Amino acid sequence: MALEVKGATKKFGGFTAVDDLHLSVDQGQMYGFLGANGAGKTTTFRMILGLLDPTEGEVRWNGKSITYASSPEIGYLPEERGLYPKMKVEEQLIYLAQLRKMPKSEAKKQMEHWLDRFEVPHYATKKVEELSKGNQQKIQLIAALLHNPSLLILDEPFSGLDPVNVEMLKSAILDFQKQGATIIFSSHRMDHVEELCDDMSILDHGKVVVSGSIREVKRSFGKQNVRIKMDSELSGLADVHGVENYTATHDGALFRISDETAAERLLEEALKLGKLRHFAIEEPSLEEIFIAKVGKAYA
Ligand SMILES: Nc1ncnc2c1ncn2[C@@H]1O[C@H](COP(=O)(O)OP(=O)(O)OP(=O)(O)O)[C@@H](O)[C@H]1O
Repeated sequence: MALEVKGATKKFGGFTAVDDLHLSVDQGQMYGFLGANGAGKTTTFRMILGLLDPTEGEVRWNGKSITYASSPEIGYLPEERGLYPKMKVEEQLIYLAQLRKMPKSEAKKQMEHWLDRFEVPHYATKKVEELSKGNQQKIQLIAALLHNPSLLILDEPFSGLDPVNVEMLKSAILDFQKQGATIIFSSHRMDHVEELCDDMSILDHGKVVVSGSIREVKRSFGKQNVRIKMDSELSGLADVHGVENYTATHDGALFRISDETAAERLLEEALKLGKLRHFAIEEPSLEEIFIAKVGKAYA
């Protein structure tokens, strides 16, 4: 097991920011950390990195605590971005990689590779403060992975990016995982976690409310959705036995059902209403699971 968090709790005075958190991430896995603002994601990352001491519990990376001496192995994209605004992009990227024990010539080579990959080679000689927020974010990600860490911790890596840049960073992060890195990232966006991760935790007020493999979490949730596309009025189908929730869509309706027999009943009733264009049983989204477990809409 590459990363293990065992019963980590962090209290600030009388306030418990993270409460008895357990997680384990195998080498080479991508792990997602979901939660609303203030749920405790950043605090957890800081405990993993050794920047904050847990009040209780422990964190192990390949059997040891993470300390300053581990920094060549660790990459961190902090939530509050930590680049020097007045320093040139290339100077600080090379400087940061050298701090993590990468030789200068190798750091320069890697930097050029990543600046090209993120389509910003022309920013190498610019000061960070001259870059847009999205481009600063790319530089911050390069700073986190340039020295080729085996554990990469990314706090909200996609925030503030347009959709094209989100895709660019996602594909880079996936490739970095394929090279064998263990990656943990936090997000407010459940769809990003669903797309990238095998395993995840949802935090709410410092506590894990759901965790495990996404496939398992969805299976154990037990509920499914039925999507129907047809032109007839479908609201009457909300009364079919086993339908828990009905949502009209632009081309039909979506039904949350308690079990698969309800899908059969829905199909039977829908066919009586007219011409059916589409009928599908879909698995629940993480967002639905979150709302069901935590009991509120998720921003
Ligand atoms: N140094 C601190 N002193 C006191 N309280 C703190 C401190 N750091 C964090 N907290 C509190 O702990 C809770 C968890 O904060 P944290 O930053 O870990 O949440 P988060 O899930 O990362 O939120 P966000 O998505 O907004 O970044 C919050 O209520 C926050 O106010």
